[in-house]
Amino acid sequence: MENGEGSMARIGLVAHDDKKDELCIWAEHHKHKLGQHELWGTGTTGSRVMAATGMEVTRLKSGPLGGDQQLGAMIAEGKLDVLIFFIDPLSAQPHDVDVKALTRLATLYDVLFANNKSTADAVLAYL
Ligand SMILES: O=C(CO)COP(=O)(O)O
Repeated sequence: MENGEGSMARIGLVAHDDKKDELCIWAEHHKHKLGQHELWGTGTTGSRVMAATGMEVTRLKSGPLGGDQQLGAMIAEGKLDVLIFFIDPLSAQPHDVDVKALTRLATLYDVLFANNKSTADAVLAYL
């Protein structure tokens, strides 16, 4: 996406279980900036971020139940500008194929894609 200098971005928020606390702390820290954008999330991540920050997040299905694929479909349809996905590199995921599909589409469609906190900081600073 182009750096719109104030234009609203559609941001997907996702975190694996051991990374959800980290994402909630990050989202709370960046609440002012994040709140200027349209937020989407997989089911559990979305609930956690809403509870932690009070911001509205449109929730899709839980990741293992298809939420990652829903975000991937949004990317393929040009409906998501940014993916913030705190991936847990130390745990096996039962839906690893879905995770791969989502990260593959984020790469293919050249969306802004952060999979850790430092990159998420940089992406948000760019918006
Ligand atoms: O599993 C996920 C990403 O792969 C996230 O899904 P939840 O937010 O529903 O836990």
